Formats: sequence, structure tokens, C-alpha cells
Amino acid sequence: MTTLAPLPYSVQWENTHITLLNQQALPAITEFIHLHSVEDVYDSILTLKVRGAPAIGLTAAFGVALGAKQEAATDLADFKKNVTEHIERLASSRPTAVNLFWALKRMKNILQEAQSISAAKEALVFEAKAIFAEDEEMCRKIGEHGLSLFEKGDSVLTHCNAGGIATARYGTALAPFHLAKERNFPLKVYACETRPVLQGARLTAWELMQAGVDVTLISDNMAAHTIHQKEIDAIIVGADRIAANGDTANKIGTLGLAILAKHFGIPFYVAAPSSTFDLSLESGASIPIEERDGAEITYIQGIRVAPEDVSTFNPAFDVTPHHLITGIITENGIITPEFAHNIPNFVK
Ligand SMILES: CSC[C@H]1O[C@H](OP(=O)(O)O)[C@H](O)[C@@H]1O
Repeated sequence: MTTLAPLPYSVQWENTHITLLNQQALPAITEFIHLHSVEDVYDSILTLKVRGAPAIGLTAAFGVALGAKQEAATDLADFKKNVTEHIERLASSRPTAVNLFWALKRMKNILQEAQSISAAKEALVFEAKAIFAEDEEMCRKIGEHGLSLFEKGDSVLTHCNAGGIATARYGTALAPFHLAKERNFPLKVYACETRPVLQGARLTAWELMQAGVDVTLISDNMAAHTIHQKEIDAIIVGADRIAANGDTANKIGTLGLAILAKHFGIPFYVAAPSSTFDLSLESGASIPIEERDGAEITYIQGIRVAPEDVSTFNPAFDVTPHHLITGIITENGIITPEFAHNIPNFVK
């Protein structure tokens, strides 16, 4: 079993509050912050102190449990109304990663079923802990399935951070690398820096170095040259929402890498737990794409790098069409095309 000894849990339930590894501060500062209210949780998701689709979902679930515990209402109907408002507030934090809505729906179902306030408070904590434990287990299995796709000595390129800190543990796209390290299975990882907010440079490089994985950082515009020059064997990325036909929303820049994979004739893999699938959407055309503040482009780490008043367009995600994807690695196995036909065999 993988231990990931050097990596801390990025989200921890502490009964009276939630402790988060502040992903905004990494790698300069490794700090843990304490969230004492639903508003703290909302703000942490919005400002990317916690980010990554599964981590957002499970943090929001703990946020609901926290809000319920703090709720002063003594009438069950009032209690349910107030906790529902907390759920709605958290659902408005970020629009693309479906794990957020998946986790909040589970919490809402528990809330609705509760027969008393004390039972609701207890059951909501229990459910949030279950979501966390399930995510950890799903990611461990994704690591196993993902590693089966690689050969010793392979060079693999990744984008953004779909690592242990973006999930309960292990990660999705990075899980095979952690497992490979534990098993002395040599792999070389190339990490794209991931503009605008540098999840690759700040987080993936940090996380993999903490774990002792062989990682080389490149800037995003070096991807094509690197794939060619360094004979990259495969690309693997995470996902924020996967439609019923396999179209996948992931960090902006993913689509370009999928096109490059096709050009160079290398496999392009997506790694995601079943909580990242949105089978209510026929295709990726309906996935809502978050647009964030242009300051993320015009500033790098607080330093202005573009003229005042320049127009910006800052979509946080793009959608890779299913025909560019070689396989989707889930906890239940590796889904191959035809995705629309095969996904229901792996994801319920
Ligand atoms: C393990 S899924 C990680 C996923 O999260 C990312 O986005 P963000 O940093 O904005 O939350 C990205 O698309 C990654 O693939």
C-alpha cells in the first residue's frame, strides 16, 4: 500500500473547524489555515486556497457539516432551511468541477432525510467523512490502473496539479507517479507550469519533489518542443467534469496538449474518479466554463506583467473532445473509446 509519507493531507476535519494546506501560499510557504465558518470555506474555494475538483467537493462537504454543527435553529424546518442556504452558498463558489455539486447533493440528501437536528448534525459529519474516505480509496485505485499503462523508463507529461493535494490523497493524474515511486518503478515526469496561476510550477513540482519523484518543469509554450526532443511517451491529466460522451473539461491548456498528443502519435490519458462524471450532459458543449479575474493574467505573483487597462480573457478550463482521448482512468478501470457506449459500464 502507498504511504506518501512526506505529503500531508491537504484537507482535515477537526470537529470544530477544517484545517487546509493553503495551496495559494505554496511553494514559498507551507502553511495550514483553519476554517471556522461556511464563509471561510466559500472564500477558500473561490480564492484557490483549496483547489482541484475532488478536494473542492470534499472541503465543501465538510463546510456543510461545519455550518450544520454551528446552526443555532431549534426548529427542524428552520434548521434545514438554513443549512440548505449554506449548501447553496458553497455551490456558488466555482462552476466547472462537478465534484462540488456531486458532494453537495449527497449532503443535501442526508439533510432532507434527517428526522431531528441532532441526528442531522451527526449524519452530515458522517457523510462528509465518507466522501473523504471514498475519494482516498478511488484515487489509490486510479493510481494502480494508471501505472499499468506505463513501462519502466517512460517519460510522461502532465498539466496543472491533479495530485494528492487536489484530492483526499494520492491524486488522480499524479497517483501513478506516487505509486511508481513507492515501487521503485522508474518514470520521468515533465510538468507544464500551467499559466495563469501556475499550479504546475507551484504545486506539481512541489508535490512530486516532496515525494522524491523525478520531475522536470517546463513552461507551457515548451510542450511541443519537449514532447519531440525528450521523446515523451504519454500525456496524463486530471479532469473537472466529464460528459456522457467522454468530452472532458480540465485546466486551460489541456486541449492544446491533446492536439499535440495526436500530432506526435502518443497516448493522451485523463484520470478521474466517478465523481467527476456528469452523465446528465450529453457532450462537453454544455459544461459551464469558469472565467476568472483578468488580474490572474496581468499579474504574476503580485507583479504587473501587462499594460494597465489591457483587455483580458481568462477561461480557467477548456474542453477536450472525446476523439482526442486515448483512455479515461477511473477507480473501476480504464475506459476506452467508444466512450458514450463504455462509460456506463464503469460509472453508475
Ligand atoms: C484532481 S483534479 C485537478 C484539477 O483541478 C484543476 O483546476 P483548479 O486548479 O482550477 O481547481 C485542474 O483542472 C486539474 O486537472
